Amino acid sequence: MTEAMLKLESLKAGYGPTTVLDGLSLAVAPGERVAMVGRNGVGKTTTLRAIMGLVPLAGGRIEFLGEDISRLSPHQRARRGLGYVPQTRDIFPSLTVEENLLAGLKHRPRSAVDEAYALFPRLAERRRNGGTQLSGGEQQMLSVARALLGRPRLILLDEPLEGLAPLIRQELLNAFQAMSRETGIAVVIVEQQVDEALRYARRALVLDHGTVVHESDAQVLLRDTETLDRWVGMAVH
Ligand SMILES: Nc1ncnc2c1ncn2[C@@H]1O[C@H](COP(=O)(O)OP(=O)(O)OP(=O)(O)O)[C@@H](O)[C@H]1O
Repeated sequence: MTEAMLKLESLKAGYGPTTVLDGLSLAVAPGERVAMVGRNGVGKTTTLRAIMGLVPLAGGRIEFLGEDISRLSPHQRARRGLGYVPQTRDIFPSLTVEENLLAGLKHRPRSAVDEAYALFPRLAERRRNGGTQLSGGEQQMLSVARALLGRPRLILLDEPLEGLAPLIRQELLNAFQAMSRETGIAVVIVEQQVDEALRYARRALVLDHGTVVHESDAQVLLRDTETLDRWVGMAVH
């Protein structure tokens, strides 16, 4: 792998007395697409939250672009170039699509909103619709588009396909492909839709009990039914 942009070294974290991340280490290279999979409750979301500084570390270290960011606030990490789209979809329901995007602009020029529309044409069609009038897939697109406005170098996507119909999932994945192609951004995607995430990603990490138990090329894991059965517990199509 070329020099990593993100390095997690022996992370320990949890909630109260419960240890969730138990010596977790991983690295992500610039522009890389990494799928993180594993059974429910193994610590995938907690890993993303630890990267963003939303879960305090009990041990270990996080390095991003050569800097130790372990003690930085979530806001400072975002300013360093980390983007995060939580499972809950991060939009203002009372605002329209366009207002949501404008609110996410901060110091970026307005043309950044047009770039978002180019990536997600469906959002352009819905620009005057309120957040509550959007389908689940459109809300997810808006949530990702908002995160991209901050021009992150690496984006963390937590189950972006959850609860979406197959056609919408495909539309979203197509937009993610375009995002990867056009921005060169690195992506870490956590997904229960394992086959779709593996087809999108280049490399796969399998988590169990708060640590990485398997790592391989994503297309290789897609065909490795033994490893998938053992650690992910689901067949892929
Ligand atoms: N806020 C919290 N307080 C206490 N325990 C929590 C909290 N959030 C998560 N947990 C517990 O931590 C463990 C890991 O959760 P996490 O959400 O990181 O797993 P996950 O691999 O993302 O699972 P899923 O696929 O179900 O989202 C689980 O046992 C979960 O119940």
